[in-house]
Amino acid sequence: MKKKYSVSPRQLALGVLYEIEEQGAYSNLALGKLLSRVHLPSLERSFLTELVYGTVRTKGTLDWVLRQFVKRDLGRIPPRIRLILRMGLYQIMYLDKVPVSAAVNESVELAKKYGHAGLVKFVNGVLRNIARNLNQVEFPSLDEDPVTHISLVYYHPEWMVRRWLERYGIEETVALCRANNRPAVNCIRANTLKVSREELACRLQQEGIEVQQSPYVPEGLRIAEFSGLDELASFRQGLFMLQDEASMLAAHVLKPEAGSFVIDACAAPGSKTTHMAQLMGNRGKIIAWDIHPHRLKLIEDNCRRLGIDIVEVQLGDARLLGERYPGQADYLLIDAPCSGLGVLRRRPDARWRKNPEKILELQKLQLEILDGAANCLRPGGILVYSTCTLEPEENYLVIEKFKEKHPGFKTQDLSKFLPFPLEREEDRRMAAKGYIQLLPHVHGTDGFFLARLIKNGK
Ligand SMILES: C[S@@+](CC[C@H](N)C(=O)[O-])C[C@H]1O[C@@H](n2cnc3c(N)ncnc32)[C@H](O)[C@@H]1O
Repeated sequence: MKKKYSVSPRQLALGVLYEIEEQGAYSNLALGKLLSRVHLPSLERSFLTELVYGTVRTKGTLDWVLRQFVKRDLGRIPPRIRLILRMGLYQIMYLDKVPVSAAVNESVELAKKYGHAGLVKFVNGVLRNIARNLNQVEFPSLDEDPVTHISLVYYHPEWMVRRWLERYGIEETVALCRANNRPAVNCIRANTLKVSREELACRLQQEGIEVQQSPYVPEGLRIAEFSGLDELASFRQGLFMLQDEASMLAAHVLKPEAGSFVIDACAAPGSKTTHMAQLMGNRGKIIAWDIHPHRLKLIEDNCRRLGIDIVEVQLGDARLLGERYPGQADYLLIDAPCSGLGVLRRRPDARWRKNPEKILELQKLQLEILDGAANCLRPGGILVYSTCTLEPEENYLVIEKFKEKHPGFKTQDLSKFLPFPLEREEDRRMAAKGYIQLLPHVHGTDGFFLARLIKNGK
């Protein structure tokens, strides 16, 4: 039974922001946990969600504006007071429906709960001053300083903007940042072992969920409503799996035959493992490895729910797969740990947690996994490498380095394995070389990379 709450949405939002900022909680999990505990009317629920996600997403810009008005180092302001300032400023700058006076007064009321009289005065003074002078705040222009401009106007860390500007130019970088700020399309995969996509669509419509066919994958449905899906009977009966449509391409590009032996090197929570089992008609064998014990249970739960019994879950480091199963597998999927820069739209806090150094560390791990796992393939076996990032260091360049070291592996034209036509000449050229990079601002999916390789020999 959910509790009825007398606490205001702003105070609840402040609690969630504190968990995210000071305790490292993920925004979607912290907010989800709160929403499942408290009973709020739907308007208050959406206001709370807007306050949390909006304040988190725009925090770089909010802090930049605050720094124009606050003399002291923002890092030295007590955390809750700093968050009250950010959340108050978010309402002043971005929420037209909230009167400025309400944004300021409510922030002052919150400050009274968490700070002494001096801090209350400080919050009042800063927010009133900003509200009076906001029209004089000017971001550097796009022409004169594109990095800072894009970073502030579209809420991304400067290092990301810098990278993307070099690669894509101004127009595309802006489009990418905008796409990262829009809500993600939510998708599910019909479990074709139990139901067709059409039957599932009818079932969901009867359960009050709006659905649309995915243009990318034959078993994919785009759904309007996301929360509470796992409470549906159709979910409990294993008729579908939550999975982005770009990620559904991995199993199609690998295309494992029924009856074959497949190794999924980094498998948890099992979206792609279960999709492969589906494409194999639940015939053959899939070994699903993952290094994190608590995540293995997720694969088992998903297999059980979906009625899949060809998967054997094993705890292990993918770097050891080649030694464990030398020359044995027909297919190998390496859905590698990555920086996740292709899925920023899914979590507003994610962009602020990344750093450029991590990208090269991940490249090292990705190469080690490829190096250590590839030998489990038999001659003629197929390897698919995938990530949910856009960064060439973790994608194309990893595969180029891997091929240099393992000349027995060749990339293969993957266009005939894609269940949708490629519209852009650039994508067709890449696919012919064995790669595809999906982009949120171009394809409307998560950012996702795939490479298909064959191991020489019969
Ligand atoms: C991108 S996620 C996999 C998602 C999964 N393939 C799916 O579709 O549901 C990457 C996974 O790699 C695992 N991992 C990280 N390092 C690993 C390693 N050295 N060996 C095996 N698994 C690893 C992580 O625990 C994580 O579950």
